[in-house]
Amino acid sequence: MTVAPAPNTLVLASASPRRLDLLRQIGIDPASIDPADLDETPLRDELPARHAARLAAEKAALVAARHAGSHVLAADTVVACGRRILPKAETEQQARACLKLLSGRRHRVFGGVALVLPDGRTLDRVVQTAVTFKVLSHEETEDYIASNEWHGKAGGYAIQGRAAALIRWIGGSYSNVVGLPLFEVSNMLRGVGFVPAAAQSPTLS
Ligand SMILES: Cc1cn([C@H]2C[C@H](O)[C@@H](COP(=O)(O)OP(=O)(O)OP(=O)(O)O)O2)c(=O)[nH]c1=O
Repeated sequence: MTVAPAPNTLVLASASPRRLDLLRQIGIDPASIDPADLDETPLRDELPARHAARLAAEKAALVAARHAGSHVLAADTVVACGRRILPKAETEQQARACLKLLSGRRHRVFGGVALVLPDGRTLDRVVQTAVTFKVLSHEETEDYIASNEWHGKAGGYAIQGRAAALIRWIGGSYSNVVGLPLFEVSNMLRGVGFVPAAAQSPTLS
């Protein structure tokens, strides 16, 4: 016998501990976490916003197929300099190249969000944040590289960490840069009547 999921069951389709922390920050604790493993290589000529939207939708669809009847939330964070999509830095070389590109310039962070509803429909959003780095000296760049916090981060930096000391200005959602645009996610969930478990009225017996 299969047990039907509660109507307010939320599955977070993410391996990112930051996304979980961000959701919890607004009082939403997912019932389960089920990361989506997929190829995140941009398509040829794919624009950054489109890339973020596509990956969020693909992650959500993949995981929703394993959780019929639940809300499934997925996101993707893309750092872009103009039309150029920066990689998730895996090596010092990549991180250094990203910082060189970001130094003294304004770039954009696109946060794609996809929410699959229990009836199978999908809602999506792309949230954009502008970020300006100061001009980085050689020493600042190398200190940051030595910190290792760039590892696995889109664009090779983490605004929630030491990179905060290198960022002169930000326009738009801060949480979007960290990994999940909380205002927009909260509105999406509220709009479809999702009530966080803790906020539900106790059932009368
Ligand atoms: C720009 C920036 C990115 N990041 C992170 C957020 C994301 O985890 C990561 C971008 O990679 P994503 O592919 O968006 O996410 P992920 O692979 O970490 O997790 P999953 O796909 O399972 O949800 O970069 C920061 O933590 N801080 C920042 O300032």
